[in-house]
Amino acid sequence: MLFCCCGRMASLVHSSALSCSRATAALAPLPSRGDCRALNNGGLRTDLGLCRHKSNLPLLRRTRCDAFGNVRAQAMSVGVETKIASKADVGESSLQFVKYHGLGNDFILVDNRKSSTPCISPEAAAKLCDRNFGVGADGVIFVLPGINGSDYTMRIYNSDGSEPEMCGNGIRCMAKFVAELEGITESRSYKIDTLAGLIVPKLMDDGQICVDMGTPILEAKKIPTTLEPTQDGAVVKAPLVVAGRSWNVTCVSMGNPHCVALLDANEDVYSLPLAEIGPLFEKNEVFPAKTNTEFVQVLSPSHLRMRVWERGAGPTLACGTGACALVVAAVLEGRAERDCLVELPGGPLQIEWRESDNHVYMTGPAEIAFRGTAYL
Ligand SMILES: N[C@@H](CCC[C@H](N)C(=O)O)C(=O)O
Repeated sequence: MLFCCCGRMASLVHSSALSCSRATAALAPLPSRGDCRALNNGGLRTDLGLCRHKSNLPLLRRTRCDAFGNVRAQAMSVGVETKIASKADVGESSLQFVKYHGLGNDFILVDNRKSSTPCISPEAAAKLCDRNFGVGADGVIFVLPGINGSDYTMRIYNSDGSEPEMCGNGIRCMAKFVAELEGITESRSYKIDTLAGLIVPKLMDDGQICVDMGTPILEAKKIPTTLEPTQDGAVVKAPLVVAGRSWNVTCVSMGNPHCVALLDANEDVYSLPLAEIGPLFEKNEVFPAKTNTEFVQVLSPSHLRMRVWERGAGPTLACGTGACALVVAAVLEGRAERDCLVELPGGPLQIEWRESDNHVYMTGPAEIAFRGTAYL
């Protein structure tokens, strides 16, 4: 897998067709091909892991094109100029993508509007998500044609290639991506079909996206969890022993499963050994479809702080469905109000579980990082 990137990652990489041709004369000679030979990555070829030289040189500062359209880039520290392979070098199929993130939860967005099947396999998606040998992301999102009266369909693969039903930060990114594809700049909403049903993100005038995330699912079997319900069929503050500690957990599905552990008020959520306990929750036998897990500190009834271990992706900087699930859980446990600021490692989300329609509303940002082409 080879790739080049250009666009708005201005501080790291900047390139465009125009600036590429203008820059040609100033370029130093290319190094011999052996200097940036492709690494073999399980069947896919990887050249310069997102502009990172295979010898672990720092990220490249600048990308320019030579007269033949090949992209070259300069390493930051030592001024070594390296060539990023072009499609012509490899003769393999290419994938155009745009990288977005929602509070650091990052995704490779693919325009898949010509087909109702994702254009790459889960295995290829996992390789693209690899942060050393690929583009690097928490998941790959495909924009497919709409079905059932929706504008578009969203499909997503986690970074391990598994397919979740929904992704909160991802759908905000998808809304921005779709607006860009359509050339829309004004505020509007989209009806997006997902494996979790219809979800409606709305682009706001201030650049944020407010998403109607639908109704939370509380019935144990539908989450799914085999934990015994404690409150009207819901699993609220149920004891669960993991890593030798007894936790009180509340289980909520936002289309995808979440296990929420609200901590005692004086316990610092950042003191938890997330990498150790996260996988033990994710693969616990009481969660037959595995689970995402949120650890939560209640700073006040309207201010919650969370860390997340995601199913199929591990620790991420933010999880939109997780933030929604934990507000529902905190309300059910009587520890929070229905409208809360949720502080995630990557930044804040505003979450409201509205009493009038039982829907959860999530408001937050989505930002473009860069555009690129991957050669598969
Ligand atoms: N980060 C996402 C959730 C992505 C899916 C999750 N890993 C799962 O397997 O359910 C979000 O923002 O909601």
